[in-house]
Amino acid sequence: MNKPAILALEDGSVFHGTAIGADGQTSGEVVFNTAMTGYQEILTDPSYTRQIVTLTYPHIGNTGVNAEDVESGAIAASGLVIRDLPLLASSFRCEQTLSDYLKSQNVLGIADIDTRRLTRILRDKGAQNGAILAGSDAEGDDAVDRALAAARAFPGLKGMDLAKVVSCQTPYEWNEGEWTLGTGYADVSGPDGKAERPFHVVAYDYGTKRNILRMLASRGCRLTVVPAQTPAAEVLAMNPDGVFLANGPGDPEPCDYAIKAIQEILETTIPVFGICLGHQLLALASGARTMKMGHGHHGANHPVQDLDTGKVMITSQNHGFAADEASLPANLRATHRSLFDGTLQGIERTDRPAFSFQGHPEASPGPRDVSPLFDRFVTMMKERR
Ligand SMILES: NC(=O)CC[C@H](N)C(=O)O
Repeated sequence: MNKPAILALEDGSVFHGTAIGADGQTSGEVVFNTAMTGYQEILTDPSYTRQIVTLTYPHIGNTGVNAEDVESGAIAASGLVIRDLPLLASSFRCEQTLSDYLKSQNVLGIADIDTRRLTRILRDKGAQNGAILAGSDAEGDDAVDRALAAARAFPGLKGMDLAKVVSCQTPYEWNEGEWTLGTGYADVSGPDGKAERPFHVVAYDYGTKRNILRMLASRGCRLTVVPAQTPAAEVLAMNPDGVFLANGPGDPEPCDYAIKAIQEILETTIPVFGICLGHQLLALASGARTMKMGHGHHGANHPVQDLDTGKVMITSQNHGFAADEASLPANLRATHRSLFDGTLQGIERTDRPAFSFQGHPEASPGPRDVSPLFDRFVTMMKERR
């Protein structure tokens, strides 16, 4: 039997639908993602912590879920909002239905929602704080009032430091390379890991997606992943060939520990590469400002221009904050811009081997047009030797 669910937004909008995940209540910032595939990667992307995601593609769950397509150990999003959950999940890799997956991880989901209407609200008014009530929580005359109160009680992501919350607690090595059909993920630990992977990269984990680590590992990097609050001195003592700054949830501005550590690392000549939150933190550490966007960028179809070559790439995106191009100091150069809204998408230091990208070159899900940035980082490490 279908169980009821309610989605409420801080602006007063209320949507009635069907519960497809766990029962109970959840709140977060509601954002829309325009990717047509990759719901499992999106749900497990730690950057979605404290966000409720609605997918604009109408049929979600068709291929079920499997143990491989995860970007972290568990679902990170606070909830899922979709139009239509198909009755049948089918794929040669399907191990579980989306609905069972949500329930098994105690995550709320709501289906049968007019996601076009919802997305238009988010597009016009900006990301909204919201809440989902599901199952018996969504029953009773006061259910709508309770949903609205829960939506309005969410404090919003501005000023929220979540990188240190989702980061790993202790350092670890990463030995998994990219996925291929038939063999799955490559084990790159190898008989002689050092010869095959000549570059030691220390990756700051602000909420990293696994595919970033896999793409670095497949390009000859031995990876040590360290907690977000690891002091620069500890990282430098590991004698890395390069330092990577990961993606992650929340507002970059309150991450003072990360900004300080990056500034200390930038005093050396070690190559630095940042993605998404890592990009925003590199900007802040270099003296630029960041700001909260309206509805942000979440999808796998975003055109971004390389300002040096004029080339346009279709990219994967997931961010609600951005580095402000108008605030770039003299030693920071804009390298990429969004063709959707003109916002800054890439920067590089003119005085250091350091650069970063706002979107997701690791895709997962999405196109791989920007994957040459991983090769650029490896080239920088090679040149420094
Ligand atoms: N994917 C990310 O790293 C997101 C960065 C940051 N939390 C933002 O929303 O802009």
